[in-house]
Amino acid sequence: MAINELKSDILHEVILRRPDDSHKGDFGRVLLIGGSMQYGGAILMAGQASVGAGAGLTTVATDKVNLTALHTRTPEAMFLDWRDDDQLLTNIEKSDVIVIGPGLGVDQQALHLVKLVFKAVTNKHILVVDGSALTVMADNHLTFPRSAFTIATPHQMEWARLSGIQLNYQTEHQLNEVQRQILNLDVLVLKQHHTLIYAENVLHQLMIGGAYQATGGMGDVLAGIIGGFVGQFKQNHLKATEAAVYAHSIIAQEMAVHSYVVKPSFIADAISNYMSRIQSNL
Ligand SMILES: NC(=O)C1=CN([C@@H]2O[C@H](COP(=O)(O)OP(=O)(O)OC[C@H]3O[C@@H](n4cnc5c(N)ncnc54)[C@H](OP(=O)(O)O)[C@@H]3O)[C@@H](O)[C@H]2O)[C@@H](O)CC1
Ligand SMILES: Nc1ncnc2c1ncn2[C@@H]1O[C@H](COP(=O)(O)OP(=O)(O)O)[C@@H](O)[C@H]1O
Ligand SMILES: [Mg+2]
Repeated sequence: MAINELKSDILHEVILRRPDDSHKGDFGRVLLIGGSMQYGGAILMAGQASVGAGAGLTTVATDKVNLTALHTRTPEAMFLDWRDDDQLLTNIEKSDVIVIGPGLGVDQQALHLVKLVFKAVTNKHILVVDGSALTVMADNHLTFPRSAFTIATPHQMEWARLSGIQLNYQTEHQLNEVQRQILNLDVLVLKQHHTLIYAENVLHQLMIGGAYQATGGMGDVLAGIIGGFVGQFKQNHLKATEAAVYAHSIIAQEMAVHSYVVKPSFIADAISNYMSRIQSNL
């Protein structure tokens, strides 16, 4: 399989000027599900990133314990109690994008939510599966739903759990590609230093970014940015995902000029400013 470098052109291709005659409903209803008692920060960062990346409406379904923190940190986001199945189902129905996994945990409630979402999504949804949701799937031998357009964003250990391909074999690109197809994934974002993106007839590699990104929460923010991008840039879900992956790391790379470590939440805050620069061709 030939690998092609993911280049900055993707940003200019995807991030376009918004039409004047538009409203928030045009830019994606994104529902993010995650944030157990232990990992509340993960879903807060993902929610902040979804809002920052331009999702028209962002809702966060999480443990009640995170309500005040969510509203304090990101008042633009709406809250949903993740134990209220009826409200969740109503909200899934109204959403364009579901992001499940950041800080979800791996307990019974996490398993219940993964099953509920996988059953409820239809072919009008874009599903982004990250973090604990991937571990829950592997632990319980679940498969991705066939209905939705599905994007998974594992780090290498999450991919090993899910695909059975151990880390030292993950350099065999054909193996990853075959597993992507078997698992019914439309897009596989295999996160690492120089992240790889697998899709139908596509293998792209990100050649930017660095170890200043090796800090907890970095992937949670990426999941939120992907949610925001696929929700509003609707022409091509793969390209929107790739633009999100590129933007996430180029912002980190710029921040790293002055920061030894880049805080994920800073990227969530900076993304809108960066998108404005792209749109103005700066
Ligand atoms: N503030 C918050 O609330 C935060 C919440 N978070 C949430 O926590 C949940 C659990 O996610 P998680 O990734 O921390 O744990 P898990 O899936 O068990 O992986 C750990 C194991 O995998 C390995 N490993 C990891 N990366 C690897 C790589 N690239 N390549 C290879 N190996 C790698 C690692 O190896 P080791 O460190 O031992 O060398 C270890 O063995 C998830 O929902 C997430 O969203 C986090 O985002 C942090 C901030
Ligand atoms: N050394 C590195 N070089 C480039 N990117 C990195 C490096 N370390 C981590 N990253 C990036 O940071 C993110 C980490 O994601 P993940 O492991 O899911 O973090 P978390 O679950 O803590 O939010 C990925 O996008 C990954 O590519
Ligand atoms: Mg992660």
